[in-house]
Amino acid sequence: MTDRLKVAMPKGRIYKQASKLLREAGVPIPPDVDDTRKLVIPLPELGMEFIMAKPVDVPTYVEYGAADIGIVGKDVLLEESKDVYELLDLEIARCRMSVIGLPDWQPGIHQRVATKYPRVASQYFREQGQQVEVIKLNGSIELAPLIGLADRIVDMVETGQTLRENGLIEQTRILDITSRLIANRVSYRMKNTAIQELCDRLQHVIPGKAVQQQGGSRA
Ligand SMILES: Nc1ncnc2c1ncn2[C@@H]1O[C@H](COP(=O)(O)OP(=O)(O)OP(=O)(O)O)[C@@H](O)[C@H]1O
Ligand SMILES: O=P(O)(O)OC[C@H]1O[C@H](OP(=O)(O)OP(=O)(O)O)[C@H](O)[C@@H]1O
Repeated sequence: MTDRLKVAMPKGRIYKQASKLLREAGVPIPPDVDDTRKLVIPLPELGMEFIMAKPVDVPTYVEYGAADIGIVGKDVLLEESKDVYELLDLEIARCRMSVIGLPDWQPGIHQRVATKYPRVASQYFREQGQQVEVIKLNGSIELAPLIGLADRIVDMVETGQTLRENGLIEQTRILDITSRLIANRVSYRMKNTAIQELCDRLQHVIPGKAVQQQGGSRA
């Protein structure tokens, strides 16, 4: 285990807000990191190494210890159900997970729901006592009810623009989503000083009220 803190950074829409928050917390990420195509970025001056990962894979890198800590959406954390510590709610990349359908949707006998989040969706409908067939898709989820693949979808809503442009209605908000700081269980003990220092710095700059669940919860 190197002393350097290996950080799984999500590429894509979370990166921008995560890197801004880290900079505000006094981690001066060099500007060229924002546009690089490099996947492993040593940052010896920060005592860190960034691993640029696809968001859905961040919990996997952290669970296996390929990264000590990582930043990931709560949606992915719930869906992937990995054995990691959830340290901080960073209160960034805010959106919600909702049940969505066409305005004329009627409950039928055999209901199909398309989603990127089959585990979370199945659990939700089970809890509601609704029997549905859940179909896993990987993107453009809003297509499913428009072309008859599914009656409804479970997907992320942020501005609502995608729903409006496709004539869909948000029926029920299931979960409010933000990004979280997670840690590998062994790294959390072995690199506790560095991880704790980063958490302290982040807590001072997290927008809104931070929820701290250190040293305990399974994500
Ligand atoms: N409008 C939004 N739509 C989807 N996810 C959002 C939105 N706003 C914030 N998020 C957060 O961002 C994460 C998704 O980021 P991003 O779209 O970069 O990844 P992705 O779904 O793997 O992308 P892609 O597969 O399209 O490359 C989600 O896990 C969620 O926590
Ligand atoms: O409420 P809005 O601001 O419109 O954001 C929500 C949309 O953004 C995401 O899609 P994304 O752009 O990631 O495309 P994808 O579904 O193909 O991954 C999400 O799956 C919704 O479709």
